Amino acid sequence: MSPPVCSCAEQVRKLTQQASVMRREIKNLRQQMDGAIRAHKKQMSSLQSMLTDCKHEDKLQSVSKSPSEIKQLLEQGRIQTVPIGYISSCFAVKNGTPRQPTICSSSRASLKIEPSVFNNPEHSLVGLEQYSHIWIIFLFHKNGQMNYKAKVKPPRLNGQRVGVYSTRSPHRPNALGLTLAKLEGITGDTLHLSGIDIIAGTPVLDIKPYIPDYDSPKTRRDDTNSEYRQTSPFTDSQMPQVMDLDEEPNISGTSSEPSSVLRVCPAGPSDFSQSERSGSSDVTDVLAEVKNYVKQQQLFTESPKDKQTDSPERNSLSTNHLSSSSLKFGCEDYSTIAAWVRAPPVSNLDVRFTANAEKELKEFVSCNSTDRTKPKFQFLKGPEEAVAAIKGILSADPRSVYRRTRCQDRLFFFTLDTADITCWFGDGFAEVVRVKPMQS
Ligand SMILES: C[S@@+](CC[C@H](N)C(=O)[O-])C[C@H]1O[C@@H](n2cnc3c(N)ncnc32)[C@H](O)[C@@H]1O
Repeated sequence: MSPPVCSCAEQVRKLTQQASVMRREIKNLRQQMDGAIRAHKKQMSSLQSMLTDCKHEDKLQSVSKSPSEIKQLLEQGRIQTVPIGYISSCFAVKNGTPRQPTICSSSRASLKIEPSVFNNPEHSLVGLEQYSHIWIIFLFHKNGQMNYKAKVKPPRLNGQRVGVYSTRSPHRPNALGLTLAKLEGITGDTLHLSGIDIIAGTPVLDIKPYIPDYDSPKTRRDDTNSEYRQTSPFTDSQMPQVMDLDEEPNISGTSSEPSSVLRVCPAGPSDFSQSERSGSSDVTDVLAEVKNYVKQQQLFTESPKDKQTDSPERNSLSTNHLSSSSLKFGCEDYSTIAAWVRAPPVSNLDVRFTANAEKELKEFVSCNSTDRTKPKFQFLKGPEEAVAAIKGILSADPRSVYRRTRCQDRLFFFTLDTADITCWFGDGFAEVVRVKPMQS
């Protein structure tokens, strides 16, 4: 039996009513959701601005601190540092990064001054273009855990320990690094650098111009108008000669010298340096020159007052100083360095390329090239510069002492600019076997 027509119509009416109620509810829910999304977005943007404020607070030593608290923290040496920029460099990782900037002069980098530090970052660089080199003070941000020890084993000392402060080890309290880089140029807020030993992403805390007159004791001596020159007890012909720090020193570990200290001393006005230049090889001549040289060195140890008195005390004092300090050696204003830095027990390696590696490297094009079909360097100017950089890096033996002694036959991988490089080490040499575009 079919239901009565009126009850059907009733049902349709009820259903229509329910549908419209549901529609209204859906509309309400939608409105509520829209409201929630709007509120969420608002919350997000206020969180974001709080974050920006926090960064500002970092910069300003936190606004929550009073000026006197900030002053106190500064006096205690507990300031909060703010990176002035981050290095973009041709070294992506620590492996294969030169241990010092001089190892690889073509290693390039750039540093953009953060707009959060100065409103007009480029203003902070005005005048810096007049300098050829700058000091970069940075954080060894990839040290991993901040652990450090009082004694370390520099790779160039091949396992021997020395105090951390007599080395350039990255693992030190405060993890601060110091590099002297060549300033190639400045464009706006960006410095273009070369000769760096810093990996990409490194936070830079400060930069300063390199001023040889202030920063290099050797160069101060170069200045003929220097105070030293004016007050020197020497006559012009007795003035110590300036020695280029890149040259081999005249004296290394003589019997009167502590064996671990190598003095970079003036050659002196003796014939010694003269005939060395003229290439005399006669043994007696050489001995005479050595004697003469020693005499000159003694002369340098004497103050004018000393010269007048020839007491036994004077002689013994002089000898003591020769073995314990540079003061009486006549080099008091000259720099001295640890012997192992100049003549490390680890020797430099020959670097060679397999024919295949050479071919692969030649595929790369300069950072300025418009060729899109070939792998392109980001910093280097072409394969020649890359060869020089690779030779610099490998000849200094970039392996840790552990790798050098325990994993001699393992392949060594490193990245230079946009190239992944594979090499191996043999007795006295390193051979590059593969150069591939970096895997991104
Ligand atoms: C021996 S340190 C010397 C650095 C600087 N010239 C100095 O004397 O303070 C250079 C080495 O530090 C490592 N290095 C460079 N940048 C780094 C960073 N941001 N974090 C950790 N290690 C870094 C690389 O392995 C590089 O070979």
